[in-house]
Order: sequence, then structure tokens, then C-alpha cells
Amino acid sequence: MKFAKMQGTGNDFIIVNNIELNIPVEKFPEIAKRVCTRRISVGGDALMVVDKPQHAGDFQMRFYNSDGTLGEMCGNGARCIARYAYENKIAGGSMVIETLAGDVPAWRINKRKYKIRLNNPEIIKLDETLSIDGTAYEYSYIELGNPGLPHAVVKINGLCDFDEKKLFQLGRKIRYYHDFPKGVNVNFYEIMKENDVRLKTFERGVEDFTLACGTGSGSTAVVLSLKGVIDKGKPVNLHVPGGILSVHVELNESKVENLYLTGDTNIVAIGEVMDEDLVL
Ligand SMILES: N[C@H](CCC[C@H](N)C(=O)O)C(=O)O
Repeated sequence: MKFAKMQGTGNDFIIVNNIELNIPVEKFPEIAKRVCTRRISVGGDALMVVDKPQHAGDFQMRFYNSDGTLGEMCGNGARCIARYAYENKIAGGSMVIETLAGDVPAWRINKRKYKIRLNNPEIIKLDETLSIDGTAYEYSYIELGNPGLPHAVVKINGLCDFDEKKLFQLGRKIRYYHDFPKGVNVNFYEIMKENDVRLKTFERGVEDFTLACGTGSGSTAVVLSLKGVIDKGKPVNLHVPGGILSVHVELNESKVENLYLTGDTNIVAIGEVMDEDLVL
């Protein structure tokens, strides 16, 4: 199975072109689980599949988390797959990616940098409260697109020095909190300085922190813009464990008109998956 391994700010993906491979789609959850397993197979946060467009887009992106579950969208994945599509002549330097959450336009900025327009939020609930082990946490809930990718945005003072094991436990408990029927990706943030935000995301489907989350970065920037915490006109720098992502929130009053995500991509390997225990 021909593949490319890419990463965007450390969020890593295995990408295959199903226009050529023609693998029945019902097989991809199992394939994803296998090839994404670190040490045992190729390893990655997710498997992404390029397929023929279903309407007016350039191609379809199917996204499978490392546990085999389907994700509605993926911000870093969309940036990487846009580069994959451009370099494999599936699309030009300006394209439209069809995702479950809706169409995602993408642009090549230069060889490694790609920008996408994230799906606009369909649900936003600011300043909610949840309780974990007797402690109350304020959070905001947001879904980008429809069906939307669920995100909780939680402020943690001292995130930089927060005990990693404790943060993992907290992330996992919020991820499965009963108020979130679809489960949730958990974004812990703290403000570093004006428009610079530190962010760590515990991802549904990976069941761990990833080095970066694009939709999580977009969701956090929207919440902070609406709350008036950051300067609305300017891009927000999200300092994630894998690097820096830039998000530009264009607001009209309190309505998000456009939400852009920009960052680097890296093609780590191109080759053939030879895993002898992979069942195709
Ligand atoms: N890392 C991704 C999100 C993956 C979505 C997945 N964790 C889910 O909730 O299904 C991003 O850059 O936006």
C-alpha cells in the first residue's frame, strides 16, 4: 500500500490515495488502527484517505483517528493533505477539500506552508461549568462545521508547569464527561502575552495529548476572540508542543465570518507499507 507520512506541527498522519488504491471504505477503520500503532506498524495520530470528490470540491478527505474512529475534520490534517494533493497533481495551489464537517478551502502559501479555512462554528456555548472530582472548571464548548468536531476550551493557570500526569488524568476525564454525547477534544490553554496563547490538546480518538491540533487551535482562538481576551483584528499565535500555529478569526459583531489556520507541513516519508500483519 503506497503511502506518505506527513506531519504538521507534530500532528502526524499516514496518507493514502484511494483514487488509485480502490480499497473498500469499510476496511479503513481497521487499517487505520493497525498502521497508526506506534512501534508495531508505521505509527501516526491518524490515517487520511484521498478519494474522488462527491460534489464540486477537488477531492474528498476521509479522516480516521488512530483508534479507527471517524473524525469529522482535522485542521492539521487538511493542511497536510492539501500539500499532498498539490504535489501529486490532484489539485492546484488553491483547492477545496470535501470533509464530513463541510467544504474546506485550502491554499499553498509556499513549499511548506499551507493555509486552510476552517469550518465556521455551528455551536458555541461560552462560560459553562463542569465538575471533576469535586473541582469546578470553567470551559467553553464549540463545534466547527456540521456535523461539527467537538471541542472544549479550558483555561489552566500555570499550564506550562502543570504536572503532566495530572493533566493527562484531567484531560481524559473531561474527554468522557457525561455532558458531551459525542465525546470531546479538550484544549487546555493559558495566555502568554497579547495574542500569544499556550495550548495543549487531549484528542478524542488518539486518547492522549497530540503535539498540535488545528481545529483545537481554531476553536480556542474563536472562544478567546468572543470573550474579548485577545485583540480581535490580529492573528493569534498558538504555541503548541509541536511548534506554532497561526489562526485568524474574522468577526462581524459576534459572528465568525472566516476562520483561517496557517502553519508548516513536513513530508517525512514516501513509500510502501510493508506491514506483514496488515490485512487489506
Ligand atoms: N488533530 C486534528 C483533530 C482530529 C480530530 C479528532 N481528534 C476527533 O475528534 O475525531 C486537528 O488538527 O484538527
